[in-house]
Amino acid sequence: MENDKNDPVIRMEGIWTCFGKNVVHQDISLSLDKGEIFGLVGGSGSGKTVLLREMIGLQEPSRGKVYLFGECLQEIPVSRHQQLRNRCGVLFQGGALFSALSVFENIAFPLREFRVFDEELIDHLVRMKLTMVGLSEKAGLLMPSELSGGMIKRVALARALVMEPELLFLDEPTSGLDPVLSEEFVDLLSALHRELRFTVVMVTHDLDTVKDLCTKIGVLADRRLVVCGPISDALASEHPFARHYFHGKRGHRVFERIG
Ligand SMILES: Nc1ncnc2c1ncn2[C@@H]1O[C@H](COP(=O)(O)OP(=O)(O)OP(=O)(O)O)[C@@H](O)[C@H]1O
Repeated sequence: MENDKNDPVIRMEGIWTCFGKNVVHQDISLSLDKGEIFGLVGGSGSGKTVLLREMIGLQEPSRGKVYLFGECLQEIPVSRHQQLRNRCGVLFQGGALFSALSVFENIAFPLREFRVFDEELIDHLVRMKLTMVGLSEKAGLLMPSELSGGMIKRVALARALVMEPELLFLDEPTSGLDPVLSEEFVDLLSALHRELRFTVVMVTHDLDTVKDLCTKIGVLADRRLVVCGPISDALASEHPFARHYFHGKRGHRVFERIG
């Protein structure tokens, strides 16, 4: 297949995922264009994390095709997978900083892995990313144990962005943050997205994040993607999980102004 600038950033076609008799995904297809912010929601165990891992080639679906930046992961050599992954940033659940490394070294980690950047450039890039996520250069000297929850998320985001990814994966980016910090983090992501225009795939349970950030929502239920579209599609869905999720007490509060 020919790669083209206008290819979707991610395309999944007819994805089935089975672990023995446990069918997690049944015929899932989706397509994400450049610059979209895709929010994946679904109950616990519905297969959100597995789907994310399949998008980035860390897990092989049982059936179906995954296209990352227009290249079919099932048809290219595994060595090429790593090259495509280098164009992606990942923010793992809980931040997952290396506890023995300072903030500076945590952010520098992906750069050092590449072994092509000299110290001066690493210093420059790390300072730039610290500023970008709203932290002072001095924060670079701190150890993860000295950080608040909100700061941990910012450092993890700086690390995910340090290689200037085209595609950013966020697993529960606001989990563990109180509503104020959560809102600040969403505002930060939104500002960075406006500036850098990366594409985002995120798993989240936070309806405020979905409402404020996502341009497209995917709802995983009954092994299928029962919604894949703008928030209006999710709100209009008759699927019982979607109805419960978006029109329950919390959903009602968050979305009442959208209708
Ligand atoms: N390597 C594996 N081997 C066997 N089963 C697995 C494996 N990885 C995931 N599963 C199963 O796949 C299903 C989906 O798991 P997944 O972690 O993707 O769910 P999730 O939607 O991310 O859940 P949560 O919101 O609780 O994190 C679960 O039933 C899980 O037990």
